[in-house]
Amino acid sequence: MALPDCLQPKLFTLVLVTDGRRVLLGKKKRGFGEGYFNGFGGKVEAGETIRDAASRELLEEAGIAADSLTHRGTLTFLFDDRPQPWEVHVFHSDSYTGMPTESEEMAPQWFDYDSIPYQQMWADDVFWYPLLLKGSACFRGTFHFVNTHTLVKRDLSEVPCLDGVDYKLC
Ligand SMILES: CNc1ncnc2c1ncn2[C@@H]1O[C@H](COP(=O)(O)OP(=O)(O)OP(=O)(O)O)[C@@H](O)[C@H]1O
Repeated sequence: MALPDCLQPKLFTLVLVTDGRRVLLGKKKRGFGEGYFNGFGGKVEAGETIRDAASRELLEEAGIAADSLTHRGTLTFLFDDRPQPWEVHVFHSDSYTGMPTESEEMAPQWFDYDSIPYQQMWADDVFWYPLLLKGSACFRGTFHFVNTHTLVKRDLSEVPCLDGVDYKLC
């Protein structure tokens, strides 16, 4: 696919909620990644900050409000069949208010850390989830996909955390 001269990555959020031994995932009921288990998130909308977008998507998709969101990672996804790179900002929350509730987009379910259904998830997840779940490390990764779903190249490293990172989509 021919690339334009200049392009901006498309901004997304992804929130993982944990309770100390389990992580809350949702089975995507429609749209991109349908059938996969994933954290909760979506596109950052014009005028909102990535942190606001993360909170909004968590409430819309899982029915809960994060008490605090820690920015833990930045992932870039490159697809041979999509024109734009995706930049996904990953947040963690270990405390929330409300009851996880099924939405039109996601069906929430808790998984023990040692029973995460990686076979039914995006192929990058198995590499970076352990970094998020094992402690407080922050990470930066780039993952190349062909035919949307096949992971062919990856690069992942721990980086200093950007405490309080937040910016707005122009
Ligand atoms: C390729 N490897 C990947 N690995 C892990 N997670 C991935 C991912 N690729 C996309 N994601 C996440 O999937 C959600 C899609 O969001 P998506 O449903 O398209 O957005 P949004 O809710 O705004 O869409 P609607 O237009 O309302 O349907 C969003 O959290 C995004 O971070």
